[in-house]
Amino acid sequence: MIKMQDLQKHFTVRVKAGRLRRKKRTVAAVDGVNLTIERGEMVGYIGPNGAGKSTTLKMLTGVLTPSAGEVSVCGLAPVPQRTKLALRIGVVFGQRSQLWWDLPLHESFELLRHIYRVPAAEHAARLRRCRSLLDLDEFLDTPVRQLSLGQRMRGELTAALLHGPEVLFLDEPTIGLDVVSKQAVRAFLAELGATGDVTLVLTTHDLADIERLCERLVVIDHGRVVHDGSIEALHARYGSRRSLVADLEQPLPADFALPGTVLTAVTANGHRVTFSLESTTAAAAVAGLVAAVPVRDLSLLEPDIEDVVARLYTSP
Ligand SMILES: Nc1ncnc2c1ncn2[C@@H]1O[C@H](COP(=O)(O)OP(=O)(O)OP(=O)(O)O)[C@@H](O)[C@H]1O
Repeated sequence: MIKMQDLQKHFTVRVKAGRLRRKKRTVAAVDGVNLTIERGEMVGYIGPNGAGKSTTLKMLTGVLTPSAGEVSVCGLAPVPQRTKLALRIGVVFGQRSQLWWDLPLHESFELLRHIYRVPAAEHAARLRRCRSLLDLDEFLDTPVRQLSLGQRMRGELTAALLHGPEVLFLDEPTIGLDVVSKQAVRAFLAELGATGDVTLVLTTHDLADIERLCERLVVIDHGRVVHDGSIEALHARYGSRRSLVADLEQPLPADFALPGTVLTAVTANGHRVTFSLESTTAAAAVAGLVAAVPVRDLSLLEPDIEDVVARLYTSP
């Protein structure tokens, strides 16, 4: 569905070299990306600021011409076949709108139907589904400029889907949304992905989007892919551990050791302790702890994806 072979995009920028002089410098925004994405996959494309995510998406959607390498989406070359491609992809760029600012939302949808020449029945069926899943009815008659960010985002998603695209590209789809709107957008995308009809490529800084939606995670840094695999594979690679948090009746004895664990935190005057489970099961650690000290409460924490990704971004 999507193929990138040694894909590159270089920008020439002018940088200061003395008081008046400027010299040219080349920025390798995307520096040899190789990826194949199959039909129906939901792929999270993440990386630190300036890593090259938006530049990649722009090349995939035909906005930018690659400097080198090959790219194809739905079997088409994005820039030369941009018009054909537009009929087969949907694009939601969090910062940019595809809606008509002064028109009520439903009129934008109607205009899009004509632009994409979608048969009326198909358009109506897709709109009906989006209206119910994204709760659009309350603001269908409101001009787009009066919509809240969360409402507009739900409108943008609908606009991107009304022509029945095979691939949906989303650049920061939940940026700036409140918790409820984020959940609504994620639930909608999860449902869309579950149908297996739409391939989804998503960039985000909100890792909860990835955890909720993507089985595959591609991490890019300095224009290069540094991880491609599942979230579990990322945890395995970085040796993420689950943690056991215990609230104790009294602090641990000074020489206490729990086999197979490392004590990583002691808080609340010694009454709350956290052990990282290095080479033991949660059951064995709990049994060992309960046998040694009176325990008031216990909880088990899964490894935090934010921590793993932060380590990945900062590793040399
Ligand atoms: N039009 C341009 N001209 C010059 N440099 C550019 C241009 N667009 C992007 N860049 C540079 O290319 C690099 C990658 O930018 P890009 O916007 O793809 O990053 P990103 O991963 O999307 O970042 P963010 O998470 O901040 O949105 C950055 O160093 C950026 O400054």
